[in-house]
Amino acid sequence: MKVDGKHFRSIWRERDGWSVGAIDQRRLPHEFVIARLTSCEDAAVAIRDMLVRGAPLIGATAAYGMALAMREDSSDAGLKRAYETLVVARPTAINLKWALDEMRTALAPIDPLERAEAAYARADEIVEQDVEINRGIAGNGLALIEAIAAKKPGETVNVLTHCNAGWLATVDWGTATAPIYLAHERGIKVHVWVDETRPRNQGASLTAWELGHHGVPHTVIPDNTGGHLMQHGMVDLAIVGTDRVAANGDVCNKIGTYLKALAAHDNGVPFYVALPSPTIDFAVNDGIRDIPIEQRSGVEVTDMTGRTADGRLETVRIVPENSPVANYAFDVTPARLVTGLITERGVLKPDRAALAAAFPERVTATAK
Ligand SMILES: CSC[C@@H](O)[C@@H](O)C(=O)COP(=O)(O)O
Repeated sequence: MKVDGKHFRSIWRERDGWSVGAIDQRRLPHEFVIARLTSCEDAAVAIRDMLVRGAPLIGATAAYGMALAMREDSSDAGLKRAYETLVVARPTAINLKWALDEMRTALAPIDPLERAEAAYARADEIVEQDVEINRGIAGNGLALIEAIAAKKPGETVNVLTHCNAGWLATVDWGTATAPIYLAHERGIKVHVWVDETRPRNQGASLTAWELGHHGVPHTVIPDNTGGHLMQHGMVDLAIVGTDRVAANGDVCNKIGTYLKALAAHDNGVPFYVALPSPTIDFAVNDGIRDIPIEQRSGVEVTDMTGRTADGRLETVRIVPENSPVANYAFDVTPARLVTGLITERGVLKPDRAALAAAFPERVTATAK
């Protein structure tokens, strides 16, 4: 999508043909910095330190990480080592493992001498596929926004979103934001309530940044505001992204998503989850019980970084020195609170039958 009128993706192959460029998301919204990844280790660190983040982008970065690894050592041992290095970079988004499995399936059967070239080709495909999938999500989600717009002619459609499931979290378009961008492009009046998303503030720092640069009207709200807005009819629908959808339709996403789903349910606000099919994990039958929840450093809770009035970037502590903190990065919203799953193959009921009917090839692949 657009940054100062210029089209950007979140990740790309650099002009040299082998190194990988990515927007350093740790620096946004204050600085727009491009990072260059030149090794498998660079890719692993980028994922772990959240230079890149968001489930689909984590997968894309891992795919390029495998390609970078194949330049270094394309032997069977090198392939195994690269897989093992990358797969543990973050635990919750299943797209990481999905992309690595895709890469390994493509590379394992071929001559090590051919692996580097094949790895770049497969990684490029994964990246292009992500863009195509998100275009599909855009079209399918647009119908939901159009239906609401038709019921209130001339008025603005208000969408609430949590965390960043925008183009920065994918290769382009985003998942939750894809229908919003398309609606905006089609001239539908749309406004986004952006949850700030403590502790890392992906909403305030990233979603607001990308919507602003693309010209989409939005308002950043403290995380606790959504329920109040819903009670007062100020939210027409919620659309969030996800890091992993279990076979039973349970949805894992950024911490706080569950509370938004509860508030939406209580107020009759439709609560949709937008996802690309690689985010479905048919190997997990019960999301609440079985999806691993990342626990991150307490520093993300105790400290905040921002720009001072005189333009300096500063980090300050906001918690008493001796208070323990907890930092669960994700939670699981049970399927019963989800109105529908917006996928590239349509808007699905959040249950096993609907997911399996729409993506039978994924069920088969998981069973292998
Ligand atoms: C399309 S991205 C969906 C999710 O990955 C997103 O909502 C999210 O929770 C991101 O978490 P993050 O910890 O920033 O990687």
